[in-house]
This record gives sequence, C-alpha cells and structure tokens, in this order.
Amino acid sequence: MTTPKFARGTLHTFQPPEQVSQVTRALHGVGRKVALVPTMGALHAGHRELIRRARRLPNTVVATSIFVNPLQFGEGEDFEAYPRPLDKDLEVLKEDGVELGFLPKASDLYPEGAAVTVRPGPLGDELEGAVRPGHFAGVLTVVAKLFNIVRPDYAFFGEKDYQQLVLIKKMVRDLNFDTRVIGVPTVRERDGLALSSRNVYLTPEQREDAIVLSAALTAGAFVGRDGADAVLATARQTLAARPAVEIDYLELRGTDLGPAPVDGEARLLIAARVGSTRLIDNVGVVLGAAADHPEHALDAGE
Ligand SMILES: Nc1ncnc2c1ncn2[C@@H]1O[C@H](COP(=O)(O)OP(=O)(O)OP(=O)(O)O)[C@@H](O)[C@H]1O
Ligand SMILES: CC(C)(CO)[C@@H](O)C(=O)[O-]
Ligand code: BAL
Repeated sequence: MTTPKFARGTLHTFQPPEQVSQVTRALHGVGRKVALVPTMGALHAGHRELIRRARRLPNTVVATSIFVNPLQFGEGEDFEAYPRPLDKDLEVLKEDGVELGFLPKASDLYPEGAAVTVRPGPLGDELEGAVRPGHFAGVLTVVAKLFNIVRPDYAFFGEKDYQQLVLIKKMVRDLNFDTRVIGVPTVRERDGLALSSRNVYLTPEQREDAIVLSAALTAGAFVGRDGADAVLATARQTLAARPAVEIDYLELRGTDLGPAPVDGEARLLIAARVGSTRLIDNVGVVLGAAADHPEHALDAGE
C-alpha cells in the first residue's frame, strides 16, 4: 500500500487507522516527531490550549483525534446527546495549525469480536470510576489504541479530567508505552467555570449555579495551610449557597490521588450535577506548613 499523501502546512484528515499509522511511520522515518491531542470533539478553548502547547514543540507534527468513544459511556449517560459539530471542529483544527486529523468510526476501532480491554486497577473504581463504572477501562482502552495507531512521541491531556490524566500516566508507565504524557492546566471562563463540552447543556440559570464548583474549590484551596478539615469545610460552606447543585463527591487527595498528605501538595476534586448535566473540576492545594514555603506562598487558591 502506498503512503497516503501528506504535505506539511495544511490539515489532512483520515478515517482508517491504517492510513494514520502509515503517515506517522513515514514522518518518524524522516526524523519528525508526532504530538497527539486526543479529543471527543466539540472543540473549545481548553482543547485549543492543548493544541497550542503541542505546536510549541520543535520539528513536531500535531495530530488531533476526534472520537466520541462509546466504550467510556455507561447506560443512561449522554453518548447519543454528546455534541458533534464536526464541520466547526475541522475549521478549528485548520485555524490552529493541526496538520493531521484522525476521525475514526466506531467500527474502525471496535470491529466485531473486539473483546480485550485495559484494566485501570483500583484507582479506576474510585472518584469518577465509582459513579461511572467501567468508564476508565473505556478511556484507557481507547487511549491505548490511539497510542498504538498514532505512535505519538508526546500526548497532551487536560488537568480538568485529573483522574484521567493520572490513570493515563500510570498506564504509560505500567505498560511501557513509548509516549511522553503532558498535562495542561485547566482553561476557565472569566468567572472560574472550567470549560467543558458539556457546558452547552446548561440553561442560563444552571450556568449561574455552576460557578459554585470552581468557587468552592478556590475557597477550599485558599485555606490549605489550616489543613484538610478546613479545606473541605470551607468548600462545603461555599457549595451550600447553591442547594440546586447536587454533589457526587468532594474529596481531597494526594497529587497521585492516593491519600492527601498532612503537609504538602494535594488535589481537591469535585463532581456535581447541575440539573441533568454532570460537571467535574479540581484544583491544586498546598496543605499545612508547606503553604508558607516561598515556592507555594504566592499560589494558594490557584
Ligand atoms: N477546560 C479545559 N482545560 C484544559 N483541558 C481541557 C479542558 N476541557 C477539556 N480538556 C481536555 O481536552 C481533552 C479532550 O476532552 P473532551 O473532548 O472530553 O472535552 P471536555 O470538554 O472535557 O468534554 P466533557 O464535557 O466530555 O468533559 C481532555 O484531555 C480534556 O482533559
Ligand atoms: C481521552 C479521551 C479523548 C478518550 O476518549 C476522552 O476521555 C477525553 O476527551 O477526555
Ligand atoms: N472528558 C472526559 C470524557 C468523558 O466525560 O467521558
């Protein structure tokens, strides 16, 4: 089979996985690197920040995949309703200088009889995994497939999906993938709401309520030096102002999502339902005396 046409400087889209593999193999053959930005489409400024960071790498072709992965949605979740504005997304990719768009069909990635999946280990059943059983097996399976198809030197993921980022880094370590995973800080609206494709589901009133998620995280992080109990109590107090927001969890963990340290860096994570829309968010927190260390003193609450 001849390698599909690929010239630098314009967007090329491919649907069959084999074509993408051929192109990236050819790019590697001439000494280029490949950076992958996996997405489910409905591209917003959060995705665009991942692309922008990837484009900073020298001698590197940026590939973006758009695939709403059925394997990571449970029964009753929004797989069918998930926004799929493909034409608009392709315009964004062109505008942002992405050169390779990978748009597989579900039958390309999950042909009849496909049965082997990636097991995330115990962390896959906690936090998001406790509310969405099987979600992370679906995420890790599709990410492993994307990595094997594209063979990226770098892959970019947002901290907005913090548990996903931690689990993907763990998969790369545990299964010896040859890809460097890079986490990108969460891009927010001016009022603090984390950008998310699911924000389009919110009515104006719910959009107003949704601000409380980031407000609670920021308030909690601000009192980090007073310890874990103070962080959680402060965040809960902020959340109480918006009783329409139903909390799935509010947890303080270590940066690897193990137990939070008494003194040092931690992560405060929240998931909540605003009407029928489920939103997640998280921030870094510095706990105890470590908060007074000059390195951290300036970024409490960020
Ligand atoms: N606000 C954001 N800031 C930084 N990265 C983000 C942001 N939102 C999403 N991402 C990242 O973009 C990648 C693709 O995410 P995805 O396509 O699921 O978008 P999403 O907005 O997170 O959608 P959803 O509504 O399903 O959460 C993921 O690595 C995700 O963490
Ligand atoms: C990583 C991902 C593209 C896998 O489907 C998805 O979970 C997402 O968009 O965060
Ligand atoms: N951004 C994570 C994808 C999901 O919620 O399924």
